Amino acid sequence: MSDPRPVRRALVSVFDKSGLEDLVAGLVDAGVELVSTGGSAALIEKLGLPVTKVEDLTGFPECLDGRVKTLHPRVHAGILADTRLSDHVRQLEELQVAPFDLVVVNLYPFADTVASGAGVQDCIEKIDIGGPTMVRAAAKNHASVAIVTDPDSYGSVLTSVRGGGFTLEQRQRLAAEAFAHTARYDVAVADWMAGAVADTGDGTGFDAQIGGTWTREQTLRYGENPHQRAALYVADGVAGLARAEQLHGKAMSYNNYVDADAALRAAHDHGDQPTVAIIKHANPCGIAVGGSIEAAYERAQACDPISAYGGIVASNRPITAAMATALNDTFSEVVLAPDFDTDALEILKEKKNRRLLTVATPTPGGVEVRPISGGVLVQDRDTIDAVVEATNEEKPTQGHGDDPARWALVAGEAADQRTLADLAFAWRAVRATKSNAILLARDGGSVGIGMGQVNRIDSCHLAIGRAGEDRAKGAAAASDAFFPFADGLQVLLDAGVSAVVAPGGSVRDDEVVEAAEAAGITMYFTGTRHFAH
Ligand SMILES: NC(=O)c1ncn([C@@H]2O[C@H](COP(=O)(O)O)[C@@H](O)[C@H]2O)c1NC=O
Repeated sequence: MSDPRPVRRALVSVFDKSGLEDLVAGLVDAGVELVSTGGSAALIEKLGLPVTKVEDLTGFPECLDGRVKTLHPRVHAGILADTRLSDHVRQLEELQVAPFDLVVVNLYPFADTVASGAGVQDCIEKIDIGGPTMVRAAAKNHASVAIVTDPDSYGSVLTSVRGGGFTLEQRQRLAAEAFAHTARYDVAVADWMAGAVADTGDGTGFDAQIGGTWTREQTLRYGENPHQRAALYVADGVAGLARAEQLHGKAMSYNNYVDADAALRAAHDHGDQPTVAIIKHANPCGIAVGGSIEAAYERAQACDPISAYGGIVASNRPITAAMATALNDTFSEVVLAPDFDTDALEILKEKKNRRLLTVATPTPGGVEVRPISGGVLVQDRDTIDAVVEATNEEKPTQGHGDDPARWALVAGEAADQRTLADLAFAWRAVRATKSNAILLARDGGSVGIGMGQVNRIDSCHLAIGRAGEDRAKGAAAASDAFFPFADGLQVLLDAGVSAVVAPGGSVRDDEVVEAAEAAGITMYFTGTRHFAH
């Protein structure tokens, strides 16, 4: 650890003035000379403390509504002089500039201003220019200067100043934090500019360059496997699973987060209907809707109780005491919901380790980013249309959407209301399943799911096998993509499914439809696909 470098002169320019009074009082008490900008200097003067205004230092007034305050060589030479170098020290003497040892700056609240819905010009005025310039200058020159941007750290700043100053290691750490701070700031400005001011995507809908900054929230015990390190990072100002409140249980693991993310999406794909999804290895082992959340859970759990053991349970409704009691009958790793009734929480806390999380309803839309070797893929999130009541009226000849009213009836009789409701449910639920995906449903609940196979026939066999003979017979089936041949469909037909919904679009659609007609079942084409890789 290096010797501390004493603090004799500090430059203070802060938008957020919280904690400033104690900081400057402590600095003055420790014999530090203060130089400060308009509003900050006014507050220091009001406290009766000595301060030099920046404009008195520069001999140039703050002007243009604050756009120019500290952008002056007398300020920046004082920040950027490397006082280890005799030549820099000599030049400062010639120029009659005194060096700064400490710079305390926090920036105009750009992101908050954008989030408040302010107009373009107001947002532009909240792009801080002089602040980041000082922060970057001081961080570059951390050999001589300590840079502080976080009001929460003022207490430890005073401790260091009183203890003889900042060590090189402390200044290095502060500099790294400062550059991360300005990088985050610039990314926020660049992202906003690319959409609100200019179309840098040239009409493609994708910006010419994308940036992202995430802040480490916590390290995790390990990654997907114990030999992999892992951490959770959160995006600035974005709600979601990464910021979920954990009410109880062991720390979340990497795999818990992956599965919980899949569970969250699956549980919110069915509109206002009470829905429960149980996920293992990012795939559902049960999804169901119901007249109540308890009914939905019972059906979701009944789909595949063996696989549901140790699963992640997501509900789109607050967890009630009755559901909590049912949840306690089996082992689940995580339960996530928008809320938990007080008595439900008491019941669930009986299991010491099980994690309980409250998570806000995810906002649909936006893009998703997936890293690949040497780059990232960016795509619109797959959205599923709003739930509409299933109806048999006005069927188009070609399906084109998630809404059953827009499906094309390609084989058999139009489904009765109950079957159509099951087809609609199966279609929404199958998109929570990794491709190739086949999902069988009855009475608003999945009864057999085949997923993640490299051919669709195997997924069909899996779905039928998991459903069992009795449940497969008469079930409604959904396929996430078209049947390339009739063979996969035939597996479902042989098991006695009563109706099938699929996107259609194979060159062999005729053979597929023919097989459905020969079996006398109802078949709809949606015209849309929901692959999930
Ligand atoms: N333009 C400049 O020279 C300049 N220098 C400092 N600021 C910012 O002005 C704020 C402090 O202003 P005041 O002390 O007047 O309340 C800080 O957020 C600081 O980052 C500036 N403002 C914006 O760019």
